[in-house]
Amino acid sequence: MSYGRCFTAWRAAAGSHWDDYVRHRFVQGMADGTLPRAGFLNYLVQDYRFLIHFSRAWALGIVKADTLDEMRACAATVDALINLEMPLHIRICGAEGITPEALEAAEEAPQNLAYTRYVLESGFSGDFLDLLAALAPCVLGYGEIGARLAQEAAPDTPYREWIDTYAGEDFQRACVEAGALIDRAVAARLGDTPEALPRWQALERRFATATRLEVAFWGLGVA
Ligand SMILES: Cc1ncc(CN)c(N)n1
Repeated sequence: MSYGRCFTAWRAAAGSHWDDYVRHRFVQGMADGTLPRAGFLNYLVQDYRFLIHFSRAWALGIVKADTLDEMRACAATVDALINLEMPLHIRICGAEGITPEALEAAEEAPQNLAYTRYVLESGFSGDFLDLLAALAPCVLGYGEIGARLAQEAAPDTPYREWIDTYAGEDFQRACVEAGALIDRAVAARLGDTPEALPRWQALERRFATATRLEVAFWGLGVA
């Protein structure tokens, strides 16, 4: 599955940080089923809060967009976050006795604060491209992880529902559309050879920083 030209280039520029993210011990633990449940739940509670801020950040994309097409694409991602991903968290946590009220009341961990506020700040002080570069590792990284784990995970891993959500058709379509949005937005603002511009390196750096913050976020679930 290809998530577009910019993602492919930014991912390569992130170097070893990308593998640290998508092949993290937490991810491998979900694949082979050895990830301790308590760590997974701690991650999931934090991730619920994370998704609230990420929905806000994609909504900020609507504010920063230049065209109706860009606004629609951002709105579709907000919809996927709120109506596809967050119900997964509510379902799994509910089955473990963690109520929606407890999810709402959870105190944000420093890793969560750092990542979500970095992305929001990228959008507040930067433009649409700054925001998209900071948002990209989140959606596209989980798409890549889901697709790989669907092939490689142990058949009896207790994390199958999580894997199926991110490997599933709806999430994968959201990834392809987000990747296409990034390519269109970059081409509209920076032209057909953006790699030659100084601005490109700033976008690569932003993508790499968000990738490092993803690595730190997995740490919420492993000792
Ligand atoms: C930390 C994190 N990064 C990415 C995703 C996928 N939207 C997520 N749910 N949580």
